Amino acid sequence: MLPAVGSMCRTGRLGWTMTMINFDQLCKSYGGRRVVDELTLSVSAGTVTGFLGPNGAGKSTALRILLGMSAPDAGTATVADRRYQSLGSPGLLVGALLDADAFHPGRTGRESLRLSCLTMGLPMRRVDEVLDLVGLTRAESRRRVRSYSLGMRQRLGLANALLGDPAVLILDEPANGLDPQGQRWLGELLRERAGQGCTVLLSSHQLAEVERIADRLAIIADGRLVAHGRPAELRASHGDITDFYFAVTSGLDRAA
Ligand SMILES: Nc1ncnc2c1ncn2[C@@H]1O[C@H](COP(=O)(O)OP(=O)(O)OP(=O)(O)O)[C@@H](O)[C@H]1O
Repeated sequence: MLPAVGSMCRTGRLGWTMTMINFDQLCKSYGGRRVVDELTLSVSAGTVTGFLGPNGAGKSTALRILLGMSAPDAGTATVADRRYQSLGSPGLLVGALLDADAFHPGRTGRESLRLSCLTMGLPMRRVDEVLDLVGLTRAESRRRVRSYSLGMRQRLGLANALLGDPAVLILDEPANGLDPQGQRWLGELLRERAGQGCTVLLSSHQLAEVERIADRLAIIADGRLVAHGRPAELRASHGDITDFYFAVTSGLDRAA
């Protein structure tokens, strides 16, 4: 694991903590419509943050900007205090899974991972190590991606994100297509990574599972942060989190 770098910030009862991911007044519009609207959010090192919100709330757009795949209109999105494009070896610091369909369907899972190893200058032994981590067998890794189920493609995407043993994981709906056992397994994997110091930001629609594993929940609707806090604090202040989620997002969701 790479040493964590980032900025110190003051957090209520916790005192000082290290910020690894930071969105500051982030704005993005498409066709004159604000889809990310002054989003400000800090994610502390070694924590799991669930990024929740209805379809079209702006989660993927914010994550894409964070990963340098889209430019903001205003504001900043940084990892370890730097824009993704200016990180020295971004693939080694940040592992990302944005789209389970990003792999070439004609390649095998193993070939896809080997290609990523080559691109990042990693030893080929990492391929088998991450396959073991995500529960894909050697035989499955030799099948073409076009024959994979969605759950298998998600596991392959996660394997790819883990290749560089990154200090930060950014995952866009990684639980989609995973069965309940798979979702439980994913949660445990992410908790374990966070326990080792990894910072995890994951978007999801699996409210109960994310509530179970996340240190913090950030809820956005209509491009704006509408709630942020520890699950226990949100429950103490607002009661059942699913009911609270519906209350803060109802009427605000836009068509995706
Ligand atoms: N490249 C684009 N061009 C035009 N509109 C876009 C583009 N990307 C996203 N949008 C729009 O921005 C809004 C936010 O989309 P985004 O994918 O960020 O939402 P999301 O919260 O990730 O939703 P979901 O949960 O459905 O994945 C949507 O209305 C979407 O149609």
